Amino acid sequence: MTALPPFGARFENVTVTYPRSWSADANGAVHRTPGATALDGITCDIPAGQITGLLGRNGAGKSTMLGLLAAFRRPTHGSVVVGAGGDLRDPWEDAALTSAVQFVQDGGDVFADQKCADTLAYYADLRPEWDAGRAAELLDLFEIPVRKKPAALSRGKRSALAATIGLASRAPLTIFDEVYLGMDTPTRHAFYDALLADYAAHPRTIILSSHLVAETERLFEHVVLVDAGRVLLAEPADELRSRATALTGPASAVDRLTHGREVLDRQELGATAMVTVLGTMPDDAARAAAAEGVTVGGVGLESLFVHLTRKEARR
Ligand SMILES: Nc1ncnc2c1ncn2[C@@H]1O[C@H](COP(=O)(O)OP(=O)(O)OP(=O)(O)O)[C@@H](O)[C@H]1O
Repeated sequence: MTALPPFGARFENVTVTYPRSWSADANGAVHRTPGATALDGITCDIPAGQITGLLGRNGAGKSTMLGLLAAFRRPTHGSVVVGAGGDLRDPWEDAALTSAVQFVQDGGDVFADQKCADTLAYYADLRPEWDAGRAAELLDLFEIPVRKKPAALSRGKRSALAATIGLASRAPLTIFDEVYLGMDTPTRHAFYDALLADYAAHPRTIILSSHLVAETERLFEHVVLVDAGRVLLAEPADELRSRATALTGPASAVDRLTHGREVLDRQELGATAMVTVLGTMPDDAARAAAAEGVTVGGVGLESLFVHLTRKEARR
């Protein structure tokens, strides 16, 4: 089968409001869950053929956005479209589109009380580009006993099963919603490596939602940062990294050189300090800093993430 081209996606002025709900407990008491505006008029693009990091704090609206792309729900207002080659359409009840979108959540959508092999057979039927050989390699890598039921696996193994489904699906739009949460550190890194290798061999569009920014940022070519139901920015990861600068060297020199700048982070070890400031540093200033033993360099996305999504930054 010919591989479908990678999918792009667009959110246009999208609002999602969850209604209030009621439930009754064993004593017959009724509890009300208040409604919530999960997305508040967001507009952004997901570029085709790239790995996008969807970053945001707890409750920011990441899962809601991803559920819209997979047509698990519809927007209350606005439009969501996905598709290949500039032909973007509403995925709602469009089987041709939704069969090309694999949405993987932590723990996965699996048959909990049947053998893992049954869940894998289901996805093999559902996804036109399913790669059974790759699935077998990943099951081996993550040491998942396919004859067991997902309900009998540890949380980390269930996450690894979900990751396997996402990678083996080879879907033109593959979405991992914090799928790594239950994995231990070596397994998470094995997943990141497998994802990069798979993406290089079979280019497609991948979205990975995360709040483990330091650990996952090496994967991202594009970043969408959401906070409290709004998109704070959507831009290439390198552009975002260049929004801040880190100065490392003798503390007194670093403090003098960063005086008056907006400081995102400051760490000190003995007489050495590393200070991250917003903005870039002109070449002549960087040369002057070097003469004082201060190194000027780029920053990771984590300090920017913390800075841009801190409570005080909300207006
Ligand atoms: N089924 C629901 N009913 C009511 N409110 C909901 C529902 N699902 C999500 N919400 C609310 O919508 C907002 C966004 O939730 P969402 O799960 O999209 O955030 P998230 O960024 O994925 O969070 P996390 O990182 O904690 O998983 C939150 O305020 C949440 O409480």
